[in-house]
Amino acid sequence: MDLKVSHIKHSYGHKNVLTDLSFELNAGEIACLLGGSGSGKSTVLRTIAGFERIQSGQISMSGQVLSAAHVHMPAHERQIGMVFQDHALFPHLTVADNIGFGLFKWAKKTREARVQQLLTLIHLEGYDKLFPHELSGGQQQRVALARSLAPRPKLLLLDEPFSSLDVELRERLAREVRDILKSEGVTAIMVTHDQNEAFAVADMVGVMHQGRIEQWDSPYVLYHKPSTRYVADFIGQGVFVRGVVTGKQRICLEWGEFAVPALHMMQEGDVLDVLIRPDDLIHDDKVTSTAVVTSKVFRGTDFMYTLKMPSGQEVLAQVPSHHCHEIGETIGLYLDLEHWNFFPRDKNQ
Ligand SMILES: Nc1ncnc2c1ncn2[C@@H]1O[C@H](COP(=O)(O)OP(=O)(O)OP(=O)(O)O)[C@@H](O)[C@H]1O
Repeated sequence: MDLKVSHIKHSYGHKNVLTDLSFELNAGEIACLLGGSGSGKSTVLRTIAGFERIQSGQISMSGQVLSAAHVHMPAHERQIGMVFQDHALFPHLTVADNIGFGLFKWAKKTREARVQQLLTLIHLEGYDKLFPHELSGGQQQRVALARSLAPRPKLLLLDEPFSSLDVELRERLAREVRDILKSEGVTAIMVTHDQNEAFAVADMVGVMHQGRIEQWDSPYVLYHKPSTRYVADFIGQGVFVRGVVTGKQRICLEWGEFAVPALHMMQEGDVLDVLIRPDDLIHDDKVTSTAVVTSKVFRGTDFMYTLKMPSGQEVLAQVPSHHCHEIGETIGLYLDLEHWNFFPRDKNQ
């Protein structure tokens, strides 16, 4: 199954939410949509599920048109499952009956076998006779996932499925959900605010901005090769530092002159912004370039230092946690940049 979303537009009254949104998803792949609050992530899911009509463009699945300007297949005919933030299990039904809820047309034996198979998949064997209030939040969300997977939907949509859970549980559940979705072979799209969650779950991530997908790529490419300044800023941490072009494949930064991939359309003396991630800067007191610690955050496995360079430029550096330096201390720092990302100089900086 290929899901194709082509140039869709959607407005609520006069409010244009999706202006020209496109992406494609292969069968069995998991995608995540990331974007600021109100960027239209849930609206994308709602148009695909058939809860909202699109004004133009097209949504098709396995070659069949689901939505277009004058086509709207009803939601219940689309064979699309949904999982929401509030697991919304039926409180008066047991775990088994919740999971089997959408299988009322199935023969009893087949239904029971499918429920047992899903209970094993979500690691809740033996919980079939319990009621939702007897389960933890994470267990309830796994049951909600199993209920949506039970009828073998062609596509599963998950809208912030972990946001009501605490952070540690979210991370564990995100990994588990990826395994569950992969072993069911289901194609899925998840909406989340949390980049780490998206990176843990997704094969492909779409960054939404101004009603469009600004970039659609694997998590690795999004982080290391952001195609626009917005994506570079939105994904991960980092700063933009000033670079002066000194040759066709050379650029001068505060740490020295570097050989870089070809700088098309650039001339000697042109000034660019270069994206520097915290993991591109290596702390080493043996080097001559230094910076002053202006703040630090201890994160267990590492420190995130904010450092002031001699030019006054502030940078972020991720440093292993046994290198504990005080605010105001001068430490050695060098640049080890593998992925060069250049952007036009932001005049406001
Ligand atoms: N039923 C509606 N009627 C009118 N406006 C709506 C409706 N639903 C959403 N909107 C508006 O459309 C925009 C996009 O909403 P949507 O819920 O899709 O964004 P989102 O990216 O999922 O947001 P969040 O991350 O905050 O949940 C918002 O400005 C929202 O106020």
